[in-house]
Order: sequence, then structure tokens, then C-alpha cells
Amino acid sequence: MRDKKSLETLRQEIDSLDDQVLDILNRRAGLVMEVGKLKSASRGDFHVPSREREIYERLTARNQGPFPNAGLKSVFREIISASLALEAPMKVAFLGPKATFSHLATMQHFGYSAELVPQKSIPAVFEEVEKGRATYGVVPVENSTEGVVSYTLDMFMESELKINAEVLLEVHHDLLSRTGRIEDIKKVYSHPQPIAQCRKWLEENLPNVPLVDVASTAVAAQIVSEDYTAAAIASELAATMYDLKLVRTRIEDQVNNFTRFLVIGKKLTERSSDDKTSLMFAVKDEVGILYRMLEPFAKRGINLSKIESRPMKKKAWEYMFFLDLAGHVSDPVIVEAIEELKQCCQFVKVLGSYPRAK
Ligand SMILES: O=C(O)C(=O)C[C@]1(C(=O)O)C=C[C@@H](O)C=C1
Repeated sequence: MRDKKSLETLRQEIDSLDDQVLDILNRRAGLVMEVGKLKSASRGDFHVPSREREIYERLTARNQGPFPNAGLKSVFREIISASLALEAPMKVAFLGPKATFSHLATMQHFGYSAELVPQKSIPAVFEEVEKGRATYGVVPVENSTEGVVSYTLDMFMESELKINAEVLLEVHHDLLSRTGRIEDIKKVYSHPQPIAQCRKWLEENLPNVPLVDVASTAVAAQIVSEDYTAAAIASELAATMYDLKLVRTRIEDQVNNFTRFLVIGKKLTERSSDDKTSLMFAVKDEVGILYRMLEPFAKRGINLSKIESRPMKKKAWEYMFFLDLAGHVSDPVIVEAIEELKQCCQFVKVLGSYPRAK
């Protein structure tokens, strides 16, 4: 009896706090709508990754618990996502179909209030944003075990879109089926990459079961939703979407399997407390050029986090370089370094400065 009363009292107190949270959320929404009006008048960007980063960092530093920081981030992601939808309806194109890792990355960045529109290909995501049918696009750019997604890099050769943010997604592969029983599995479907990433687990646990490559993990889940003897390697989101049971979770051979995605939009973004800048350039064909192109950064102590080369499609044996460096494109040292780089380049293009994903 006593216990019940204390449970009731606790719940009453929780209700009263929830009422306060609700009132505060609505007061916050009122302020955000005023921000939205100011931005409409000044034609400013509604989505400001640097401001979002500042909010997350300020609150996680302030948080003394017991509410966990990971939960705090998810709560505020949804608050900001809903706020953004109040300022302007937000359409985000991503590399579909639904329930793929690109979909998960897009949800991780934009939350549940944005309208997420799946596209058939990476060029289609670029086109949706270029034509203004979507405000932003999300495309994969590299995987920690499989390397770069060259399709995405190649698109920047033709497109004027800018990188507005990066999203790091920890990739876990789950084995899904209708029955949830490993004994029922006579075939495994997935995209070739997840199959490769789970090869050891499959050999040990399903040694004689045929593996079938399909176009995406979502297609695999869809096939399996109609076949009780098959399993798919896909995400937990695919299990929810296609009503499948988890046979085993996290069957990837490699721990720390991350995929990096880029958020692309029409404008450059404001600085945050910790930015990265991506550049693309083509060098002149001269002796010592590889050394000279890195010198402007090395002598100013600018940290380079990645360099990639891609063949230029129009000319054989000529290469385009993609460089990621620490800092914002408006930092004086970076302005100087880019000016110096231009002297040994046929052209230099700034792809964007954006908050470093953590
Ligand atoms: O501060 C802004 O610029 C806002 O639009 C408000 C807000 C928020 O909810 O706090 C919403 C969207 C932006 O991406 C960043 C922050």
C-alpha cells in the first residue's frame, strides 16, 4: 500500500515536471519562430550546424547527470529538428531506399521532423538540391573499412553545391529474419559490402548457407519479409520497417566500422568552435608539384586530415585532389595558404567548411 502511494507521488511529481518541460518547450518554440522570421527577412539559412554544435556542447558540458549526455543529445536533436520544421518545412534528399545506413545518418543529423526523401542515386541527391526541390542532401563519402565513395567525390567536379556538415555513423550489421531462428536460415541476402564486412561471422555461424548480393540492405530486408527461410544482413531500422526479428546483432567482423556522410546545400556555413574545410584542386604538371601543393599548409602548421586523388574524366593521367584540413575557410592562415596553393594549381575550389563530427 505504502509502496503504491510513493509510486503515485513520484508519478505526480514527474507529471508536474513534464508540464513545466512542455511549457518551456513551447516558450522555446515561440523564440525559434521569431528567429525564423528574422532569417526569412534576411534570407539567412534556417539550418545552422555551427549553432547546433554550440547548443550540444554547452549543454553536455553543463550536465551534471544523472540524465546521460547521449540521451541529452538525442532529446535536443529532436527539439531542434521540430524547431527547424517550425521555421520552414525542411526537405532532405538522401541516397535511398529507406532503412539504409544513409537513411539512418540523415535521421541522426536532421531528426524526425524533417521530410526525408529517398533518391535512387548519388547524382539524383545532388540534383534534388541543385534544383531546389530539397533544401539539403545527404550522401556517403567514405567507410572506415571500405574506403572512399568515389561517386560522391566525382560529383563535386561538376556541382557547385557546398558541404554544410559531416555525419559519422557507427555501422552495425544485424542478421534479420521472419522467424528470428538461426536454424531456419537457408539463404542470406545483403549488399556486397555488408557481406564482406561479416564474412568471418558467416563462415563460422552459417558455413554452408548461400550468400546472395542485392542492391541494398533495404532490398535484402524486403525480400526476406516474404521468405521464411531467408535472412538479411541489414540495420535495426530495417527490422522495424519490414517487420523482421533480430536473429543476431552486431555480426560485423571489425569493431569501429564507421561511415562518413556529407550534408550538401547551396551555401557555405558559419564557423563553429571546431571546423574542417574541404578543398578540391588540380595541379599543374611540373616537377616537385606534389611537394609544393602541401607546402602552403605544412609551413603554417595547418593540420591535414585527408588527401585523396581521383582521375579527371576529361584528360587521361591527370588528377584531381581532395584535401580535408583543420580550420574554417575564413581563418586568415587558411586564406593565405589557399592563395599560395593557387599559384601551383590549374584551379582550386572550396567545397565547404563545417563542424567536425565527433
Ligand atoms: O539559432 C538558430 O539559428 C535557429 O534557427 C534555432 C535553432 C534551435 O532550435 O535552437 C534551430 C535550427 C538551427 O539549425 C539552429 C538552432
